[in-house]
Amino acid sequence: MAQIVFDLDGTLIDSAPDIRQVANTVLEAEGKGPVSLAQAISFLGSGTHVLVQQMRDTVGIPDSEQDRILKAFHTLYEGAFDLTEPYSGVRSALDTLATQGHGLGICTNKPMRPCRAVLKHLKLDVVFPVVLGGDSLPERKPHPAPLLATFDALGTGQRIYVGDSEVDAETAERAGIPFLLFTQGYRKTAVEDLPHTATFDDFSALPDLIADTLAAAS
Ligand SMILES: O=C(O)COP(=O)(O)O
Ligand SMILES: [Mg+2]
Repeated sequence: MAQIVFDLDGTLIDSAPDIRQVANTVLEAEGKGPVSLAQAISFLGSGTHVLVQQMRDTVGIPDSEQDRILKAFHTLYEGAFDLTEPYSGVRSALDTLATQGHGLGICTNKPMRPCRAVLKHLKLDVVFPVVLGGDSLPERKPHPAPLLATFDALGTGQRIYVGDSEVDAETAERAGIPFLLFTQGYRKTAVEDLPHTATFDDFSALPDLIADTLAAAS
């Protein structure tokens, strides 16, 4: 039995279409935009402060507007889940891992309110006893503190982190935790340039990959 922690956006759920829609609603009110899906994806990974900063830079809204635009973004973000789906095979992989007795957690840079809302909407909230968001601690990924705090809250045992991005790879490396890279998420860097223990491109392969990773590490 081990503790498995997951990243959220680009790993368990394909949330970029909703995030793009929030961005474009906020930008429309400013007479700016729209941004493309690829642009929205490029803003993701480091939390909403960075997302809004990059979104503003893209359309030419000055830094002095950061707090106001971030607030507008947060107001809409909590209700933005209609276009979001778990990646194929996620539910069944999570069921298998839970049945095998593993503890399951989430460590995301998404703020807790939209995080809780989308998990509830997708009925994934019951699967994860521990969830840490980008505003749960003073530090955010790639600082190792949120990831280590998520594992500490889950309990003892072997640890594995599953994520999709540069931020996740760096977080796992700094925390000294084996990292499984989901290659179909929002990564911008070539797989070979990211530190990882193993990769997978389909969640149906994850339970066996986790079993192999645990066996190799023990
Ligand atoms: O909100 C973000 O920027 C990214 O969220 P994630 O950490 O779940 O990928
Ligand atoms: Mg991610």
